[in-house]
Amino acid sequence: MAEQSTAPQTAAPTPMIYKGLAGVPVDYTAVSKVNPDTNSLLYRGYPVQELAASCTFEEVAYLLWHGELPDDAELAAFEERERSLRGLDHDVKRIIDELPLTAHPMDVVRTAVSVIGASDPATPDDSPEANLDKSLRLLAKLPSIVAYDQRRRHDLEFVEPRDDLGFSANFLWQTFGEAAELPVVTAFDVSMILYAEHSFNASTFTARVITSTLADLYSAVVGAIGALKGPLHGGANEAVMHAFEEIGAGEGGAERAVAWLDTALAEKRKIMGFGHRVYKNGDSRVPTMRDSMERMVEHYDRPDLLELYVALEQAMGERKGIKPNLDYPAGPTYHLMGFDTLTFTPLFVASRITGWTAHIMEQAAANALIRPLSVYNGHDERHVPTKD
Ligand SMILES: CC(=O)SCCNC(=O)CCNC(=O)[C@H](O)C(C)(C)COP(=O)(O)OP(=O)(O)OC[C@H]1O[C@@H](n2cnc3c(N)ncnc32)[C@H](O)[C@@H]1OP(=O)(O)O
Ligand SMILES: O=C([O-])CC(=O)C(=O)O
Repeated sequence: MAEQSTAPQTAAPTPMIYKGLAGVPVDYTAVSKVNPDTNSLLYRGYPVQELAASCTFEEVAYLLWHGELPDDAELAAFEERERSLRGLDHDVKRIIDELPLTAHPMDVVRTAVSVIGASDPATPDDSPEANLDKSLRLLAKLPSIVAYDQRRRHDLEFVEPRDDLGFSANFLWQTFGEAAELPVVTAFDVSMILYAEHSFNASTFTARVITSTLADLYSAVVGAIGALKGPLHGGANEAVMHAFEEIGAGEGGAERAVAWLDTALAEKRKIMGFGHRVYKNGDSRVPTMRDSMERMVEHYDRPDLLELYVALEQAMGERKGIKPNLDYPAGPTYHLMGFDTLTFTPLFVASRITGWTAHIMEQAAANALIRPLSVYNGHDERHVPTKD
């Protein structure tokens, strides 16, 4: 038994506060490894660059969920099921139609996922099989949701999914209503692979917190979408394009970029698409995404956009020594492909659904309620005045 002391109490030591949980490991994960020292990213042990070079996004989704790459038969069965789930129920379309065009597309995606969850009789079933099925359902339907919302903003009809096309080719087909050329499909697929997973980022952690309360998978995904929307996280790909629009590509773009940056830094603005909580010397995914962006610059003959990209990156390096993150090359790539700027973060959702749900299933399999402590720094105890 602890000895009781009558000595005067010394003040308790001030507990360490890890603001923003920076640098704090909170659990194990076998889904991915982000290593800032070697500037590498592994999904289930495989370098993401190798996956981007040799695999389709469907294979990567399978890998993230099952821990292994699929063999031919497993892939064929997976693709068949994914393709069969791509359609949207009338109710989901009706509810999207009722949302005002002033709603951000991230709000539309969040609402649509919520509706799918509320309508799925399997929602309360949290068995691994049911969670896998829900994950695949969302993966298959997100392109329909994102494409439908972009098209309704241009007064265009929904384009039905095609089951003869892979995930990325079909996504582009449903968005633009025409078959995309192979280099565009490839660049888009690479972006989906690079965005798929990144350990305990804010949105994935949100999904894990929600899962830790034993709430259902759909609730965790809805929460993750909310966390991804912010410009310090997924919203940055949209914000990069707003900056490019403010600066204006075309003749003199490079000079304008430098002047724009100086003003923005003088105003203490964060430059979107630069910096990272974990990587302090560049983001492992940027070279691969930049390569895809350059292919698109060539494909669409937009060297002016690349010039602006390079000028801003160089000036940011000189002034702050801060390097781009994945959102920096992804934003202009999606712009070149024809996506509306407001649709960029929903594209991130359509990819990250794989990583989120892999983490949700991992959290559920070895759960502990996530509930940290806080240090109170408010008023000392006080009392409500008695009323006469
Ligand atoms: C896919 C993704 O989600 S990647 C992240 C996407 N987000 C963005 O691109 C938003 C812009 N970037 C940022 O805001 C930050 O770099 C973050 C939020 C991503 C990481 O932030 P943290 O690790 O918390 O670093 P923090 O914000 O404390 O920055 C450290 C210093 O670098 C500066 N800094 C970091 N990023 C930037 C930036 N993009 N623009 C200007 N200054 C920056 C900060 O002002 C701070 O300077 P100070 O020490 O003089 O105050
Ligand atoms: O890891 C992070 O904090 C943000 C990020 O790059 C991602 O989620 O892809």
